[in-house]
Amino acid sequence: MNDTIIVKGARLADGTTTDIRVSGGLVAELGSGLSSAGARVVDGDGLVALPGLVDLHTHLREPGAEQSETVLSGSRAAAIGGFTAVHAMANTSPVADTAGVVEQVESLGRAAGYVTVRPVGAVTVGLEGSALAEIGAMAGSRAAVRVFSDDGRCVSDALLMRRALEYVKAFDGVIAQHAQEPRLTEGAQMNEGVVSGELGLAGWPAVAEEAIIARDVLLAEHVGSRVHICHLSTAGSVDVVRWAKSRGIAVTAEVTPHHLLLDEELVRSYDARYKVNPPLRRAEDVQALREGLADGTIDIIATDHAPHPPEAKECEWSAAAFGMVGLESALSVVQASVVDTGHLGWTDIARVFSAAPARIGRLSGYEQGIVEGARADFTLYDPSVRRSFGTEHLHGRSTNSPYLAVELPGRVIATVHDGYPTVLDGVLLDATQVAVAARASTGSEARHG
Ligand SMILES: NC(=O)N[C@@H](CC(=O)O)C(=O)O
Ligand SMILES: [Zn+2]
Ligand SMILES: [Zn+2]
Repeated sequence: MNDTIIVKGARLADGTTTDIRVSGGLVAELGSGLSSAGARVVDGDGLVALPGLVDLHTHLREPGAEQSETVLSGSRAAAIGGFTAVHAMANTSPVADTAGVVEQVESLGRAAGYVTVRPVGAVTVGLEGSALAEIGAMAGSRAAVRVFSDDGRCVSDALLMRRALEYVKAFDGVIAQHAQEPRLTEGAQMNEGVVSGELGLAGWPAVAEEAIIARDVLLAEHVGSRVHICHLSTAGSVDVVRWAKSRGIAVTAEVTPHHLLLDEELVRSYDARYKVNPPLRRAEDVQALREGLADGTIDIIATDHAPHPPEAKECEWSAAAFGMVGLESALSVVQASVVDTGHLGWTDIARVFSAAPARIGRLSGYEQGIVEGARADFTLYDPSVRRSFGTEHLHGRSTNSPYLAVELPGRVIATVHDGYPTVLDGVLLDATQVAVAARASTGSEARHG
């Protein structure tokens, strides 16, 4: 099989138009009028070429909830969304709190080959919040874990959080905190405010998020370690992180595409597809999150792709599970919420959705973006189309998307991961073909540690 691909006339994030020759797994040449003899030609006209997207927050559900998602199905959803790397959250069953489990997840990702799968390790044993997990063993394992999180649960014990922050310094790791004060959110169903009052649903106050962030940035400062805040959702959280950064504290923060686009008014439908943790907030919060992302207070976008089976979502609001799928729609929702609104340009998107999350996760190979001599790892995106988003656009095992029947802009046309294509002409390549290409690729080793 000839592995040379020529992309004709794509626009790099910085606005320059160029052909891209992919050969031997590398971006072999950039320039105009490159010869396409013997190569597979991709028409790049009107397409934006972005470095491969990196998700710092993905739930792949394997092991333990394979009816919702597997490493393979989630990897396919990621590839069609333009991702080339994902960080798989630890709230699986068994929990990813040992070297054995993280190595298993990493191997499954490697075998699937669609994206680089980097396991996240749990902070505490069984996500129970009472004893530290074997963080050092996970870091030293073949999976070389650098991100640790009890996501889904908050590490609420201040002493354990302090110890975890101290521990990960030894190998330049980071604790990713799901900031949710548990006592303030017992039984909470949606954002606390006027709408929760009207609907009679138990409220989830903004302060439950903000208080934990304030505590943890101070702890990170005290021990001189890095802390990352998962899915920021309130204007007050943006203010706390902004203040922490002005003090020089090593904090990074993420926002999800859904918190950049959707607000709590949707909960009036009682449609559980809008039920998510943290909850959809007020329109003012959405605005503050967009501004926080634009001014650099928020470092990255992360999907928090959270697949759930129909029985967990097609039920009354209070019984439904928290979470929405997001990999396949992410770039479109980001375009709608922050690009088309003028908050961010494509160079910013390349930073917040590729280089910065890779840096936080200590994933190498994403520092430079699309340059000659680098591993070919990019996505071609058409921002000019509009489509009614539907289940035919979902490629994971679950369909709990809040965007079904919503018109969204943009579409991923091609994804090249680690030197070989995973998506061409807007279509996922066959699993066997991708697995073979992944085995033949030499680049993946360089992506770790
Ligand atoms: N985001 C969610 O609503 N749910 C996540 C857990 C989490 O990210 O907190 C899940 O695992 O389902
Ligand atoms: Zn979470
Ligand atoms: Zn999550």
